This record gives sequence, structure tokens and C-alpha cells, in this order.
Amino acid sequence: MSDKIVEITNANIYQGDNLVLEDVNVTVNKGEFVYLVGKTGTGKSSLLKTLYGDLQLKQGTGTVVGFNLKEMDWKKVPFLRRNLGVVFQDFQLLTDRNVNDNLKFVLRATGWKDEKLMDEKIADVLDKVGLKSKGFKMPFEMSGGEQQRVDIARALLNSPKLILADEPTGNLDPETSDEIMQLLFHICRDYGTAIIMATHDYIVISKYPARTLKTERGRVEDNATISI
Ligand SMILES: Nc1ncnc2c1ncn2[C@@H]1O[C@H](COP(=O)(O)OP(=O)(O)OP(=O)(O)O)[C@@H](O)[C@H]1O
Repeated sequence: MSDKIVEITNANIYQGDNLVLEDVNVTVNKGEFVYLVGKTGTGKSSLLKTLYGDLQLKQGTGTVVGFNLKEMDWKKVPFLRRNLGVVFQDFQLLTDRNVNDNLKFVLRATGWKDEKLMDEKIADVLDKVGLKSKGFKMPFEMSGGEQQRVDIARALLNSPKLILADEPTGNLDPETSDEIMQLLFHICRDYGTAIIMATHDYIVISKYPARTLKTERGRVEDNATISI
């Protein structure tokens, strides 16, 4: 695979029959951190959904982690998803099982079988997010910041080349948001994972500056200047 992790060219993105974004041209390289901003309803989620195969790319071309979005057989979407990590605002952990079992659930669902290898992988991702000894905790025993770390650990399980993060600091206080941003930048820098992060939090952006895409008036503006 080339260093281009995402390459979208001349794409029109639709929700049903409605054209949400027109002539989208976005390239994201290996290890790059990119923000995605824009007012509510301008198409941030639609763009992310296109990238993880939840919205079909009808017009234009698109490649994500080596998968051709346009020509992809829809049966292949699960394979695309195995090569991506997705992090949401509301963590989406299974509340009836501990952290280890939350992570094992994802590994099993993505085809892992060997118990020892699964245990090693779980220990590895928990270590990466600073939760080495917390695997036996239930989600309700953890703070919001810790739950978000588990969500990030889950996204790392299949060693993705790309993480899509939708408002990952949206439910967190400023100090915990800082910790999560430091973790995401560390993952990007030290493991070469590209990250696209949708956010409304311009304070976070000013503290952790990076290339910014902005959805506005039906277009995606690259290297957008944003005012706080
Ligand atoms: N499932 C859907 N069916 C039809 N239209 C939709 C659907 N989801 C979103 N839309 C429409 O597509 C447009 C873009 O919505 P989208 O959710 O991508 O915006 P957004 O920038 O992510 O907003 P927010 O910041 O509130 O998450 C909006 O006009 C929205 O009403």
C-alpha cells in the first residue's frame, strides 16, 4: 500500500437523494493527524460514514486503507472495517462485561481464535492506552476518560492504519480531553496511524494544532482557517 491512507477524488456524497457534499477531494497520508470541523448538519458524519463504508460512494473515486470504495463488493465492508479503528463520543462499550471481555468480544468478532494471542493483544493495547492493570474493571467502575481510553484500545486491536474519531472529547472535561488528545497524538506519531477526528472543540484544536478539513456550504475545504 502506498503512503496514501485515504484518497477521495471528485466525490459527491449523498444521504438518500440529497447531495450533502460536492466535489470532495481529500488525501490523508500515513501517520497524519487531520481534524474535521464544520457546523452541525454540514456533512462531517456523512464523510466519515463514507470512509468506513456505511454510506455508499456513488460518484467519484475513493480508496481507504487500500479498499476501493466505489468498486467494493458490499460483502467486503467488514474487511474494510477490520482495517480501521473507529472511536465515538459515547464510548459504546458493552456494559455487562469487563474491559478484557469487551476487547475479546471484538477480537472474536473479527476472526481471532487463539486465546493466548488474544490475551497478549489485549494486554498490548491496554498498555498502549495507559490502562495496563484495568482489564478486570467493569465500564461503570471507570471514569469517562478511562472509558474513552478503552474505546481507543478497542480501535487499536486490529493494528489499523487509520482511526476515525467522531467527537472523542465531546463528553469529557478539559483536563481529561487533554489526556485523550495527548494519547491520540502519541498513537499517530509513534505508531504511524493516520487519524481523522471530527470535533466541535476549537479549544482542543488551538492547543493541538493540525491540518483541518472544514465542511461548509456543501464542500470540504482543506487547510481551513478557523476562528474561535
Ligand atoms: N440517515 C439520513 N438520512 C437522510 N438524511 C440524513 C441522514 N443523516 C444525515 N442526513 C442529512 O445529511 C446532512 C448532513 O448530516 P451529517 O450528519 O453528515 O452532518 P454533521 O456535520 O455530521 O452534523 P453533526 O455535527 O450534527 O453531527 C444533514 O442535512 C442531515 O439532515
